[in-house]
Amino acid sequence: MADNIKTQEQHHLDHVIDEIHISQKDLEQKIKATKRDVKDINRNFNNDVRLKTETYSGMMETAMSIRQQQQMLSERENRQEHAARELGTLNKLEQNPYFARIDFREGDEKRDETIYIGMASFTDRPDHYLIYDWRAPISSIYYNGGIGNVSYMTPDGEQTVDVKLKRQFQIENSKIKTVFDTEEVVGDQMLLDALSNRSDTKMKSIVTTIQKEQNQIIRDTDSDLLFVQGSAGSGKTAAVLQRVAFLLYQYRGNLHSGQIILFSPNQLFNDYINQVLPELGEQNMVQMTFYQYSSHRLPSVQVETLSERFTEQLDKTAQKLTDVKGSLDYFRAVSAYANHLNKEDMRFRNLMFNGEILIPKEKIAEIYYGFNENYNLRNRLESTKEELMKILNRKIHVEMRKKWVEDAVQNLSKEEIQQFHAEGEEEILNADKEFKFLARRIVIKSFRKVQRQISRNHWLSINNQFVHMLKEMPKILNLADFGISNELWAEEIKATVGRLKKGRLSLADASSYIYLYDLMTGKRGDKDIRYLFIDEVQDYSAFQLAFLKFSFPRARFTLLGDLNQAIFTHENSRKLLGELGSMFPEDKTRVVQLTKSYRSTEQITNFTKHLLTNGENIIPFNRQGDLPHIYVKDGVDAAVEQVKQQSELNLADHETTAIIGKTLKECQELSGKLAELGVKSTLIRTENQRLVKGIIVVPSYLAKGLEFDSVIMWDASTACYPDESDRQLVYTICTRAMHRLTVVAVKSLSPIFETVPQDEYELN
Ligand SMILES: Nc1ncnc2c1ncn2[C@@H]1O[C@H](COP(=O)(O)OP(=O)(O)OP(=O)(O)O)[C@@H](O)[C@H]1O
Repeated sequence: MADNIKTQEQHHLDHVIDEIHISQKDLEQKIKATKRDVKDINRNFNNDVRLKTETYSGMMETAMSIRQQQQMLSERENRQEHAARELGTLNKLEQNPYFARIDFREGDEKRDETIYIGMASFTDRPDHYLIYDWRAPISSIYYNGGIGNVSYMTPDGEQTVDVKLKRQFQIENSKIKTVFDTEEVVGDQMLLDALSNRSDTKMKSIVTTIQKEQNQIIRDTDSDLLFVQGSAGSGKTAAVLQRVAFLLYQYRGNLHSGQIILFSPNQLFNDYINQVLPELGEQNMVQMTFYQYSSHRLPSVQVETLSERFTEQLDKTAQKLTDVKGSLDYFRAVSAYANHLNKEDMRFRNLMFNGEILIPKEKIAEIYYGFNENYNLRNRLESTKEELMKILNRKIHVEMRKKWVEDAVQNLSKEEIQQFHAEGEEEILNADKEFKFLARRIVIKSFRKVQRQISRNHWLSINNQFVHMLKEMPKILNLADFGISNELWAEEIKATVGRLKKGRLSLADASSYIYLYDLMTGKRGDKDIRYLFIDEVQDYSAFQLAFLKFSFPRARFTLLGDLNQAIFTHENSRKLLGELGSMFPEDKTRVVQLTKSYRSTEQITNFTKHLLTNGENIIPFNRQGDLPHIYVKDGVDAAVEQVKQQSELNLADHETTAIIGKTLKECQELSGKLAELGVKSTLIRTENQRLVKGIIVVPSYLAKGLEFDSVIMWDASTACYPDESDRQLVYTICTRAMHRLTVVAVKSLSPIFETVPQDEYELN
């Protein structure tokens, strides 16, 4: 690039930075002035306002001036907060104001327009943009095309402009480091630079190099269901985080981060991605795992954890049971079952008081089914509650006459009597009335527990209902379609009841349990959530997705998945897309396929691609590195020695190395052996830990969604991965590597690797 261009651009940059400095000073002044204001308001208030509380008008006057003062203060605080936020943005822009320039001509205009694009907008006077936010409609032309006609969406529809110049910058500390013009969409060189960087324990934003297909995902505002199917490392997570930032910008004022929820594969992943949005100047959305959501909804039940779920090896029969419970048919069956409860079969519990039945369940049933057939479950529940409260009130009189109440009145202390009077504000006339008053108070107080039980639906029996539903299931659903006999189902019910008695539920059962309870109690879901994202959707069952749709009825869904990485649902995940289709209107559903893989070098992507039997759709990004190495060692000690040498080599290259084992057990054993050899490593046992630099040892199910400079797969032997069922898991493990992949096996290599051509790795 000619030096004079760089000089001219530096000149422009200096001008922008000067303007930023002026705005910074303005804002600092504003903040100072507001702070002074706040002080003055407080001082004046203390001096001027005397608390006049003796007369009614005096009290009113005092209340008015307090209110006025509060209003003034909160208005100043808002102003101060706003200014501080703006200043924060400018402080970020000051070092690195923009990353691109576009010159274009719009329609019949006579002159070209020039815009600069950066992390946030900046104007030096109203409507005079020195920098455009990357999320502004016009900025799309940077991501959507090269030179020539490029279209982008505006609030008024699609527009096309003629792009004359596309210039990219690398700016550091207010100085232009490099500037280059490109004719491509987003220059490969810039992307290559970005991808060649070392990994970190935190994910970074990709704003400067968003690819065209990713831009479509980020800016989609039409779909109710956006399904992104992309190979490992194709930037699904990256794109979706930029999408959250885009939505918050696009709908600012109407959408806040608390209305967006992301379901992620594990907690470690939450920690890994939690810097991206703050880096983009936005707040993080709500993040949780499905397990956390279920546990939160079922505080008194122990839901099966990620690690338990993974370690439990499902045999074919167990898999069939998990499949049926995860199916959309099962979801519909639970809905149908709940529907029939409107007519019969609702299970009730006696309402007890002092060890005796106060309102028998038969009576509750009579009330519940006494309402006419137009009632739905929700109305039935509410009306029954009302009726039960009335019955409870009527029982006060009966209870007051009982011996225990008489004793209780006699045993009241002076303080307790005073307390009752203070609450009841009753004037006492004679001893008889006093007794009745106190007896009534005592009964009301002791009925409070029953009152709570009525309002919290304790008179319903969710456990019995759930078991009844399981027993009814063969009548509603044709279990034979899932290869399940009635005997097998009966055994499964027994096992589930056994678990339930111990206060435990499998994740699949937990979903249907909560769903049934929500239907029984007429819960309508959380309407506040407007956008719901699910990462690694291939590990969800159709049931869980339908349940989430029910639980967040106003949310638009963005689902990210790689059917090749289904480590829980296996081949069933392929059906998922079809099943999803039936949950959302077709014209509001969009499926986007990402085929280019950015994370790994070309050599690693070619290798991992062949681990899949249908991986032909994966296109590696042209970034070069070494071929993956496979080591097969005779014994465990020799293999551990190999891991030691490789980790040390990786570390010497300043790389973070993840040693990924299948389960926690393998990882624990290896990490112990490494410690004996004097190798310092961090074992990630649970998802509540943090990622650290250096050597980490992590079980496969916690490595989902993460990436590392180097990956050592341990132990890739036939003993550990004997058959096809682990193919997707092996793929997931190997695709975590960005720059270097080493596979170490004891005795013999798993047959899964036989599909990889021999010239794609080095065997030692
Ligand atoms: N447009 C881009 N510019 C720069 N880096 C990118 C781009 N797209 C993706 N990347 C990088 O590629 C890597 C993989 O992206 P990401 O983790 O989002 O992929 P993924 O599809 O979620 O992968 P997986 O399914 O394997 O977890 C990340 O380091 C990400 O920053």
